[in-house]
Amino acid sequence: MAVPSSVDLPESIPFEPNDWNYKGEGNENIVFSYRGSNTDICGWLLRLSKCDVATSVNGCTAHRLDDTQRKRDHATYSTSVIGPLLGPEYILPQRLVALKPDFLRRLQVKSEPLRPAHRLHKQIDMSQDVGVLMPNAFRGAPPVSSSGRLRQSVTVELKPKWGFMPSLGSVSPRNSVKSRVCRYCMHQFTKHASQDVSGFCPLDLYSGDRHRIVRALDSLAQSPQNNLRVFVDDHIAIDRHGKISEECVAQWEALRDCIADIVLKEPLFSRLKQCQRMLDSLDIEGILPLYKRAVESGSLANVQPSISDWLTAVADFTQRTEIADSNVAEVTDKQAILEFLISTTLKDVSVLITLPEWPVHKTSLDSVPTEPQYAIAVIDSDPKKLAKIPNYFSKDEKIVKHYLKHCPDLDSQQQCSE
Ligand SMILES: O=P(O)(O)O[C@@H]1[C@@H](OP(=O)(O)O)[C@H](OP(=O)(O)O)[C@H](O)[C@H](OP(=O)(O)O)[C@H]1OP(=O)(O)O
Ligand SMILES: Nc1ncnc2c1ncn2[C@@H]1O[C@H](COP(=O)(O)OP(=O)(O)OP(=O)(O)O)[C@@H](O)[C@H]1O
Repeated sequence: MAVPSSVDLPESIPFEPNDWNYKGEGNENIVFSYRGSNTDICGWLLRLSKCDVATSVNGCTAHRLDDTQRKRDHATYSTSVIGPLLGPEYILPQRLVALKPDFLRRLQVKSEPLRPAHRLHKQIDMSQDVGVLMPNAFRGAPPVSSSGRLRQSVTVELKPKWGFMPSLGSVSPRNSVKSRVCRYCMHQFTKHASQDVSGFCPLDLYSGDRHRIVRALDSLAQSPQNNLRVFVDDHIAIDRHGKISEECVAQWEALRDCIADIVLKEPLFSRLKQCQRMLDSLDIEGILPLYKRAVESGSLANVQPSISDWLTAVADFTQRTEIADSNVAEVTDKQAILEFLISTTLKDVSVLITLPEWPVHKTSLDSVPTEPQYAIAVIDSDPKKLAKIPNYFSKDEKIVKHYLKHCPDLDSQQQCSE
């Protein structure tokens, strides 16, 4: 059956809660994978909005004008704003599907014991009447290999975060550390005690240098946090608390080498880094004054941009970057702010890489070098909220302050390099 486009009405598919397994969640959404027999949705998963437990009694979407429209716009944003920047091949299709309150309530009860403690201040938003179906990126691997062995697919989920440092010209002199130490490395000191700070530097992952990519992946395996997860079939093998155990080191090395080859080969990572940087050339320090001016003058209503605003912004950006001598100083406040928010989406996406089976180390006896088979997709490419701009500024200040408190002089600071 053809997948309906996102402009169609939400599909009406009978859902049975027992057919859905809790898969995972982030800050805003919770995801369930389908285990039933309806061939139309086999291999798909359901993404539902969450809201604060405290506000859930009366439902949280009540104040939203139209949750269906919002989710439809998010799907269009992923395909038509993020897709052209990163490449449409990385974006998964989305289908809107109608939901019943009883189905949501039963999923809530079923998932509760499986959810991580740090996510329990939020729950499924009981007032949403539309959910999003997406292909489960973990699917697609044939269960039996050519040798007849049963295969277990392996999925690596990377949240690569910021791939660049702002130029000295876009940050104030008191924050010049932002041009020497990357956002992730500094942020670690706000998020964790000094002894738990990760050795992972995203700039290594984005470097295009195999040695540095391997180093980045090894550091992630030592301190996965929410930046690395490994699933074997649908079961988690490494998550935020897990480190690679001694006996798994050899297995990890084979997987790591294969993922390093894919990171190196795919244009995705260099596009992510380039677009993050080009869409954020003013830094939040330059954006906050534009935001205040635009809101005060009324040139930017302080409401979430519409889908046509986003489409215009990405079209303007693309056109401008085709002209060699253009720069962001020539654009309107609104354009600069929307570009910054698109960059913020790109700094927060995750990348899923699925292999049909756990790779094995190549030996000199392997006569014909084989290309790894894999599927790759970008998830969580939703628009960010305009109203969060002042928060982004305060968070930036806080991150720099904490970092300088822990590492006050040059000798104690990291040297991140692009
Ligand atoms: O600001 P950051 O870099 O901490 O990013 C937030 C993420 O924190 P992280 O540092 O990756 O653990 C945060 O992730 P966690 O909840 O910490 O797993 C969210 O992704 C958040 O986005 P949103 O509010 O859900 O749209 C992210 O917020 P945005 O900055 O993308 O709005
Ligand atoms: N298409 C997919 N295929 C497989 N797994 C997925 C897919 N989409 C999401 N997931 C899983 O569900 C988890 C939560 O999804 P998602 O990242 O969309 O949540 P979020 O709340 O929007 O995240 P964030 O906290 O970054 O805003 C992911 O980390 C991933 O493990």
